[in-house]
Amino acid sequence: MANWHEWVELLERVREENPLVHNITNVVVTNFTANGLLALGASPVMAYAKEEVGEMAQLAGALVLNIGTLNDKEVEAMLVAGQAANEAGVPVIFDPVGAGATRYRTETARRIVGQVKLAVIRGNAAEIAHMIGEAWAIKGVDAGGGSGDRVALAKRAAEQLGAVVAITGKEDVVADGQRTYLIQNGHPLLTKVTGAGCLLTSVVGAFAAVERDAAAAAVAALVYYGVAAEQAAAKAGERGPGSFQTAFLDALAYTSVDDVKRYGRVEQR
Ligand SMILES: Nc1ncnc2c1ncn2[C@@H]1O[C@H](COP(=O)(O)OP(=O)(O)O)[C@@H](O)[C@H]1O
Ligand SMILES: Cc1ncsc1CCOP(=O)(O)O
Ligand SMILES: [Mg+2]
Repeated sequence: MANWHEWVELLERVREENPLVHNITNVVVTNFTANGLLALGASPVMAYAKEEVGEMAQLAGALVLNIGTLNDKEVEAMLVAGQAANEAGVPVIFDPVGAGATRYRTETARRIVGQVKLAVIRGNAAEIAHMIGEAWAIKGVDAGGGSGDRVALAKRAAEQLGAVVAITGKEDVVADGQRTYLIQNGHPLLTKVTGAGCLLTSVVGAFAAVERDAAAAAVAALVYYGVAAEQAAAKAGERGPGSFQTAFLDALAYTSVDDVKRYGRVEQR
């Protein structure tokens, strides 16, 4: 597949194939993530026990690892699940929530990258910078007010980490070492809903489950997600974050391939 207009068709493929997405995620966003995947047309499952994660990961179309509320037991399960997914050729998507905020998070994120072959790493600029040992302002799980060349950062990270890297924020960047894309959709209200980034990582998982070109899957997922947010904001944005969250779940269900082609703003860099 060559251009992003064709990649957008993956949305239809997700809805037809209804892929199982196995998430080992954080306690804050679990319910929102499951509901968002259902609204999209994918099939979520959360499973955490090390006794079952390998089996579940091998049944799934994609595995999503998220260290938002990590502890040693969960990290061990993530490594077991990740390695089982790798053996079965199931794509693994990683959200390094809060990498850089504490040493434990940074070290764990690097341990996962070292021991599991990742298809896509999705995070904000601060998390991605800290994964490759670069300085960037961070505030808990949010990117701080740091500034820098995010396109160049995504390229460096993709090369050093050996995965497709998606850096999100006001503008999103997807890089795979050869190709780089900029996506200019989204809405500031997404920053007022906890788990908007985490759900996006799982949505990337759903797209990666139906497409082996992980950069194509990531671009398609990000532009779809940004357009859905714009549609939700137009309907309910003025009422505030609570109404927006509900409208956004609705928009994930009704946003069509045609909507994404019409309103998507993607350019290759
Ligand atoms: N200022 C903004 N304007 C528009 N969209 C945004 C803005 N900030 C974040 N987004 C969107 O919110 C979603 C989550 O991204 P982000 O906030 O970077 O993740 P995280 O919550 O992990 O820090 C992405 O779709 C991104 O494009
Ligand atoms: C608030 C919080 N604290 C630990 S995980 C988490 C959720 C972060 O979700 P997102 O990165 O999608 O905003
Ligand atoms: Mg996040």
